[in-house]
Amino acid sequence: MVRDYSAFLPGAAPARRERTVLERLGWGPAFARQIDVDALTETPPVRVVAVHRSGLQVAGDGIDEAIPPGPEATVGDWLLFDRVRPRSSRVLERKSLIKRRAPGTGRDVQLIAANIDTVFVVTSCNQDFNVARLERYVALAFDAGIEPVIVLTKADLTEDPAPYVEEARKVSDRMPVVPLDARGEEPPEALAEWCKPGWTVAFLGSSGVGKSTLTNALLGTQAIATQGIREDDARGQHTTTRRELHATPGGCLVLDTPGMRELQLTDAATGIADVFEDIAALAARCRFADCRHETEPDCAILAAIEDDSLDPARLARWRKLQAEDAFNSASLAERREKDRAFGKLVRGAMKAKLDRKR
Ligand SMILES: Nc1nc2c(ncn2[C@@H]2O[C@H](COP(=O)(O)OP(=O)(O)OP(=O)(O)O)[C@@H](O)[C@H]2O)c(=O)[nH]1
Ligand SMILES: [Zn+2]
Repeated sequence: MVRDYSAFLPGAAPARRERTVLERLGWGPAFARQIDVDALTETPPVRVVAVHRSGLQVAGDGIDEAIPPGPEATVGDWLLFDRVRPRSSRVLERKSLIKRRAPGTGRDVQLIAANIDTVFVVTSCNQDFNVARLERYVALAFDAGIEPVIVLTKADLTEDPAPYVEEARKVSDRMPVVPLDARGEEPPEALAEWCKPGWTVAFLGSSGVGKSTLTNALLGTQAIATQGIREDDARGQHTTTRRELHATPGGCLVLDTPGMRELQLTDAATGIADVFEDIAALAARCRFADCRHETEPDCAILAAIEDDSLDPARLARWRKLQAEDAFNSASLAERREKDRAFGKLVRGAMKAKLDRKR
């Protein structure tokens, strides 16, 4: 008999072992290092796998329970489950967090999803394609601490997806771009690199771009109703309030949440700076540290526009995202004041533009 010693040799892959229940739910060292052995038995880790109006659904090793709302947790979170007082379960520190400003006029921040490893920013190779929106979503992912990947669906509906891919790449050179047909066989293969066992992924993008279609393709089911199907829905019910993690056959977890659809930026200054690294690098070379890149002398940004190395439209989008972020991050009173100031700024800019045209 020839024995295979390869597993003992340096650099050999560790022998494959069965993954534990927790690992299958996405558990890993980032969470394990936050707790000691005693806590592990007293308050076993559970993951929030769904959020309903009535509370949280949590799952762990031999645990599958609904707990009432209480802990400041969202789907994807890991909790140390307190069986006696579930509301007191501790939320473990997150790897990433997606949040947004709650609808309405308040300043409340709504937690959308936690511990997502990859966000697929989805748009289509058609009129939905919009660079400003891509920049917003990518900024949001960067800010949440998540690796973004741009997915361009409906590549089958265009003669040549290359121009779309090229435009999307300009958003940031820190993120891959994948064109595909969301229906059928292609997605699991094309997205395999980011759909690893124990990895948690989510799709972000506007309505109709193919998020549900992609989710179904990864799950290998038709579990999520797509628009085509919903249109025939006799009850006319379009929206669901589900926010759930689903496991793919390969062991990747896919988050399905309508809350990810239209997101405003709030407190996302870091993410915006990450997307617009090129502009930040230029700004660092302006003569004045507080340069507003409007009329100041020795402004590197104005110079870059002058010599065509910076697209003025990109600069305008950067300004707009920054303004949106600052506005949403402010309190209501601050916001009213900013609203007035912003109106003035816009009017001033319009006037300056008109003056230049004269
Ligand atoms: N030809 C083609 N059709 C697609 C593709 N992706 C999605 N579709 C179709 O586009 C429609 C919308 O897809 P959905 O998956 O429901 O889109 P969604 O992003 O989940 O939409 P919301 O649930 O409203 O947010 C469906 O009829 C899909 O079959 C694609 O890559 N190619
Ligand atoms: Zn400047």
